[in-house]
Amino acid sequence: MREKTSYKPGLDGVIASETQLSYLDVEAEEIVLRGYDLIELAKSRQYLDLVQLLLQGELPDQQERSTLEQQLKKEYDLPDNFFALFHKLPKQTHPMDALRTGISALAGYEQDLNGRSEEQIKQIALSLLAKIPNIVANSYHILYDEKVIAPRQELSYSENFLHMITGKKPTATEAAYFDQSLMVYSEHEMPNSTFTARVIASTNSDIYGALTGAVASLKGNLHGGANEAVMHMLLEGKTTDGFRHLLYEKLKKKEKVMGFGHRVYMKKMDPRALLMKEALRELAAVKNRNDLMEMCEAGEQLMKEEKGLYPNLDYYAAPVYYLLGIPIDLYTPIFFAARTLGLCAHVSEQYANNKLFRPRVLYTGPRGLHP
Ligand SMILES: CC(=O)SCCNC(=O)CCNC(=O)[C@H](O)C(C)(C)COP(=O)(O)OP(=O)(O)OC[C@H]1O[C@@H](n2cnc3c(N)ncnc32)[C@H](O)[C@@H]1OP(=O)(O)O
Ligand SMILES: O=C([O-])CC(=O)C(=O)O
Repeated sequence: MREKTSYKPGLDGVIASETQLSYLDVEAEEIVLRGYDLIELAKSRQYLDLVQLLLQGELPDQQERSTLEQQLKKEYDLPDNFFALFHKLPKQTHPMDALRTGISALAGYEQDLNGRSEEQIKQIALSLLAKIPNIVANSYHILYDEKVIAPRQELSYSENFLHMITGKKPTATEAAYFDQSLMVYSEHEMPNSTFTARVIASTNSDIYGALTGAVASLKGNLHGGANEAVMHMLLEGKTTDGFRHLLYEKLKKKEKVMGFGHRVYMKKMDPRALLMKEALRELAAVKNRNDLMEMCEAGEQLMKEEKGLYPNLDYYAAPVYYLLGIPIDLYTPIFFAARTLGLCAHVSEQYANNKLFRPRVLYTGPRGLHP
């Protein structure tokens, strides 16, 4: 009986870990990142500032940010002949699976695979933050028989990431919203992928393995995969009326509507979605796509009225990426690239204060059988 009362399906509401990295304070409507409000940071800072904050503990000044950027730029290149790996993959491979393969393969090149100190993990984290955008963009280009786009040293970190994806130098507005999207995707307490990474790290396995597992977790459409699903839904709907009709049909069939609901914020709007909604409003105006904004708002309204459900980050990040000219198959890999930051910080924290994850079960099978 005691076991029954302590069992929470999906570990709903269960505290899995102590952390100094982040906390979702639903009452205060604040995503706390090392004491700062993520939304305030995303409005006033840059992704690289969050890198320093999460890996080092403090926000950088301009000089420190520029030193960090130089460090990352030195690590952009992948090992020789690394892209051969992606040429060998079947063409229908999803970019998330290519990314998973790529991160796993990087372990073989690591000189310090057994390093578990904070400093060693920070160095690997910086290398991953430098290389993962290259893997994301170029594994996609290879799978689609397009030319590889080399990193450009003269562009900022996020301008370069977006350039490697689209092949075009982004405008200042495009680069700013892309950077903001990386910030809001960077860290979010204990989602399934972070839990996965910490569970793997807790066996004292290496960080590449922990992140490889996290890619698989993030791919699912109940988690990161929802951003791609949202865009497919918007395109299928075509118009505001078409989109409304599509959502009604899904609800009638008791299907889940991607981009809505959240384990933690279920009855409130995800604060990150609100920020991406504003980004969409501005990008839609610049790109003459107010129709897309209208469709999204109509969907938001309908889901609130019909189900009392609110958008999560993926709902508004998807159309933002669409207007930035990003191929839909890359939305979840980009989410992962941004989340590499939070994941590395969590893995480091796990190593620093490790306890093997090994929960128990509520056994509901038979007993007393004999062969
Ligand atoms: C950045 C991110 O990763 S955010 C998450 C992205 N994922 C999505 O957008 C997928 C769609 N959303 C969902 O599936 C869910 O809201 C989740 C997985 C995010 C959270 O799920 P849980 O906390 O496990 O809640 P659960 O799925 O049990 O939902 C509770 C109730 O709300 C309903 N519900 C929740 N989300 C949705 C949705 N998107 N569409 C329709 N109904 C929904 C469920 O059907 C369920 O109803 P019931 O009690 O009548 O059966
Ligand atoms: O917190 C979660 O469960 C999912 C999520 O929004 C994220 O990982 O950003």
